[in-house]
Amino acid sequence: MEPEDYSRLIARDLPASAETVPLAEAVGRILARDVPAPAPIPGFATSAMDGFALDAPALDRARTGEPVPVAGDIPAGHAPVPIPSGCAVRVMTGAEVPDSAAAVVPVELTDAERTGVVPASITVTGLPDPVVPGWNIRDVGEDTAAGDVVVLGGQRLGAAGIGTLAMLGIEAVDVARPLRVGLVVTGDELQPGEGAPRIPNSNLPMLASALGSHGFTVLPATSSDDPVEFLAVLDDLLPEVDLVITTGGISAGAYEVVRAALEGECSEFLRVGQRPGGPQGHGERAGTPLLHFPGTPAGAYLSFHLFALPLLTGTVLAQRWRRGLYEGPALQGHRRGVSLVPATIAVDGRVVPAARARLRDFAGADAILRVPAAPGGIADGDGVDILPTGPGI
Ligand SMILES: Nc1nc2c(c(=O)[nH]1)N[C@H]1C(S)=C(S)[C@@H](COP(=O)(O)OP(=O)(O)OC[C@H]3O[C@@H](n4cnc5c(N)ncnc54)[C@H](O)[C@@H]3O)O[C@H]1N2
Ligand code: MOO
Repeated sequence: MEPEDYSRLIARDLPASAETVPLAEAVGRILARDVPAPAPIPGFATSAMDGFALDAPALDRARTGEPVPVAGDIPAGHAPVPIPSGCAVRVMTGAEVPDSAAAVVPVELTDAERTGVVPASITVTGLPDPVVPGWNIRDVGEDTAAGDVVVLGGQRLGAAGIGTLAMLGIEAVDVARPLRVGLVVTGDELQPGEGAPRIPNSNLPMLASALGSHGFTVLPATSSDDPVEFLAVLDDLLPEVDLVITTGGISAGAYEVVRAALEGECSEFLRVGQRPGGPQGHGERAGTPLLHFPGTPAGAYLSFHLFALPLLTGTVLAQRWRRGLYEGPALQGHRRGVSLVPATIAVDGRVVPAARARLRDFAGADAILRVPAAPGGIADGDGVDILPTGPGI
């Protein structure tokens, strides 16, 4: 089975619910629903230029080269003053223009100083002919009408989205509650103890960081290779989480704890046509979906990007590949499936492979390169599929 097929096989909807957060805390969160503009932008007719607002008779007068009297001054953020018929008022960019203004003439087209006191009158040269009605005036709702959907539900809120909502005076938004992921890392070799060969537990901090950096809430746990202990740890987590990921204990040995505890009951185990990370499992217990990753750290890392992240974001792997241009030695496809190779995206956009596929090689990479199975392969200059992993993830 290709990794894309496996991703499709495990795809399912995870429970969605919303919470309201202040805008200042909403960056990176997924909007729970469309947000319509509660008010128009701009909310009042606004000058788009520093200059002078003229009514229609004043514009006619200005075209003849006669001086136009200036009746007042409207800095941005100040109340508008009315325009007496045939007159101008000075306006600044962003100021509210009076109702009777026909256009704003930029200061550059007048004989006025750009700064200082308001002149008693101005003469205007270089007026366009005709002056379009409302020239240099941004009408109410010209940018956004009240009711326009300004950000879409399901979108991740970035800085421009935060700014857009702030522009509308919105101070809090409904965002998706972060999914809660239980992480059960298995292996006697990870348990504290004297005398027996132990190794540091790398999968737990690695996967907890990967999940956390994507905004998921992680409930971490470890278990020995005792199936009774494993089931107790798992069952403790289930009521608290939307998904459980386990690592280790799924291959062909004598002490495969995850397999021993769940195979035939809740989960099935199979080999996906990929290296590394071929052994995989998935299932459901008490209504909560389960993903079983291999224990090898590079396999667990790849499983996160290929299978967990699509599932958690409501996508499938096939939609997530991007195209790149390969630069490197010819890589032969492996007979047992797709090879997944750490790669760097160079400044010119070319995709450069690492020499090996250890976890430390993924640590220095920013994408996963997909090499098709034999008889396929890739060569210098080929278009290739890559999965960007995000900065440092
Ligand atoms: N007879 C066979 N043996 C194996 C096969 C096979 O097909 N036949 N497949 C190999 C492949 S490929 C993989 S991948 C692994 C998958 O093994 P498990 O998922 O059962 O994982 P474990 O045996 O528990 O651990 C594998 C390896 O990773 C180390 N490990 C586990 N957890 C952690 C952790 N949290 N932090 C750091 N290192 C960890 C563990 O010590 C083992 O060295 O099976 C192969 N065998
Ligand atoms: O699939 Mo295993 O992860 O090759 O080592």
